[in-house]
Amino acid sequence: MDLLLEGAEKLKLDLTSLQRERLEKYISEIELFNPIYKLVSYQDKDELIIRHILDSLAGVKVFEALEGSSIADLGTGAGFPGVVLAIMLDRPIVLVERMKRRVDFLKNVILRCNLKNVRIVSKDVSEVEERFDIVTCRAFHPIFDIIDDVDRILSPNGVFAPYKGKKSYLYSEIENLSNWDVSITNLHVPFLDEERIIALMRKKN
Ligand SMILES: C[S@@+](CC[C@H](N)C(=O)[O-])C[C@H]1O[C@@H](n2cnc3c(N)ncnc32)[C@H](O)[C@@H]1O
Repeated sequence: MDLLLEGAEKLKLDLTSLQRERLEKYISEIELFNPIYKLVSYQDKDELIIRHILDSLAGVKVFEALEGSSIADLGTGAGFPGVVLAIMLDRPIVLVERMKRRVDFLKNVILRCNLKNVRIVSKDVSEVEERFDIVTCRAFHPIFDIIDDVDRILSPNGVFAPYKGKKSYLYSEIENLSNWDVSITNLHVPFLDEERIIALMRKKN
């Protein structure tokens, strides 16, 4: 069985044929453009699937369980996790990215994968004005640097759900944020023996 399908199965995600087709198309667009656009780092296709696609897919069930509709992915880069979430979830997803060549790539992916639930905001996060029920990010700035912007663009009772590596890194990034409640979900990325979590952060009333 191929790595994507086996990985999805390990994550207990039952991919529809459309989701599978779109994920495969997304992977082939990255492989096509990465050598020129330098979008994301990987050595070979297996690593692209494991470290980026499956890593993003590992959070899907956490998002499925969250209330709220709109999701913003800050600093989405080549579309992680935002494009993967858009393929998997029937919810409006906004990709925030300030670098033009990555935005150009994302526009192409939206067209090629025929994603109707995705919009790109090609701005610096500090310039974003709308609000979202859920804000996520992966491999973005440390939480203490972005929390004021996140707070500004989260709906009342919204959730900040950053993908993170080691718990210890998360703790060092939130140690001075006493006005946020934080819970942690462990993620198990198939074929990757590394610690991964999603933090769920809600501002205290
Ligand atoms: C390290 S990459 C991570 C990309 C992707 N989230 C991933 O996990 O592969 C960080 C991305 O955030 C973008 N970025 C950094 N600071 C930003 C800001 N303040 N506003 C918008 N985009 C930003 C960069 O251009 C880059 O594409």
